[in-house]
Amino acid sequence: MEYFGDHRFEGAGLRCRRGGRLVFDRLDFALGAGGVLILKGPNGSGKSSLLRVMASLVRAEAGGMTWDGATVADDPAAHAARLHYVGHADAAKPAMSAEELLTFWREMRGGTGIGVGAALERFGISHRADFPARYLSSGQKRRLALSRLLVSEAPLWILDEPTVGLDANGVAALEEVIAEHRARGGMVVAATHIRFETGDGVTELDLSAFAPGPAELDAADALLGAAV
Ligand SMILES: Nc1ncnc2c1ncn2[C@@H]1O[C@H](COP(=O)(O)OP(=O)(O)OP(=O)(O)O)[C@@H](O)[C@H]1O
Repeated sequence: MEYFGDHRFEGAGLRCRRGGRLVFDRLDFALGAGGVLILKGPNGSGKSSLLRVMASLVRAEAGGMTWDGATVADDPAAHAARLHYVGHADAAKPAMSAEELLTFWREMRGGTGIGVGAALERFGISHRADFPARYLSSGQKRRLALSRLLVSEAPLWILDEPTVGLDANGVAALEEVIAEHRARGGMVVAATHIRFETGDGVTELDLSAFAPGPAELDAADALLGAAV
């Protein structure tokens, strides 16, 4: 497996509004090759929202992100191609088998990663390869979703609570896969309770530090009102 390169992913001054309410403001982050950024913060503090902003699934109201210094918003297709986003939603089409779903995903993403059988094997679900996805257990569905990380190459992995529903073996498989990804210069941003050794490229970002204060909320709401 080749080295991804010495990339850098950064965000500055990010502000996010969901359902009309400010969730975070003035948020900066920086991630280098092999780096891990762990998002912390209480329920509702905006961890999922930030992950979706990073994946360009939600637009930031202010601020911007760069990849190797180039503005991410200038080339959305390039950004989509360099990342994998694994969120909460179970996107599995019920009637298709695990193998069919993963094959579809692999082909859609250019087929640059390891084979479908090998990926299912890494996550311990190759014995369920022919099974319609609707009959997989929640932990098996999660393992299938994570197998997508391996069937196409992308230096940036954005993972929203990836260990929910996984047993100890599943968590160990994910930890191994992440370690290999990092060794190749891959980056990971995750909202997770997995314990990473801090230092050595692992940083934590506490979303509660970027919660807008009451004055900022009023000012931002007034601005929004003026703009409507
Ligand atoms: N699609 C949406 N529409 C409106 N509001 C939303 C939407 N998604 C999230 N929110 C709101 O944005 C805020 C941040 O939610 P988010 O899911 O990002 O937090 P979180 O830190 O990931 O929470 P948790 O730890 O509970 O998963 C919450 O107040 C939530 O109600």
